[in-house]
Amino acid sequence: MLIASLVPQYLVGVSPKIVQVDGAKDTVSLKGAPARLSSLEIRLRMRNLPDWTTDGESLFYTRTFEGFVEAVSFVNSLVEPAEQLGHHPDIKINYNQVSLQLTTHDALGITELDFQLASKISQLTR
Ligand SMILES: C[C@H](O)[C@H](O)[C@H]1CNC2=NC(N)=NC(=O)C2=N1
Repeated sequence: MLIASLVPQYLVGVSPKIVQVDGAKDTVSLKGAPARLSSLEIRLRMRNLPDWTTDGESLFYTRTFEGFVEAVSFVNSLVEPAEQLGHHPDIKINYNQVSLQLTTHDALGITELDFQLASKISQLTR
């Protein structure tokens, strides 16, 4: 039985049937989600994503365009890779600037899916 204080607030009360605890890695995630990556695995993978940053929980990306039309057009181009992977960025548009945040909500952290989608996004034509 997990001591309530050890479980993140947002998981307190969530059915233990779907909460997965990894004592060795001291992590908590939702069952069936892809495995969260360790901070070392994240650091190593970030080397292949020079135009992304991370806070350990999400990946971040910002791109500035000529204007609003080009910014929205870029956001539309995210649909295909996101739907193909079944994985979706959080998106903010400020006029001609698009900011993306990637995390695996089901795993409560960063997984391989985040890096796969980030890589595809970085390759989208400028
Ligand atoms: C059922 C559906 O595939 C899941 O809810 C997907 C949808 N897109 C997703 N996108 C992201 N970023 N994280 C998820 O956990 C996630 N889950």
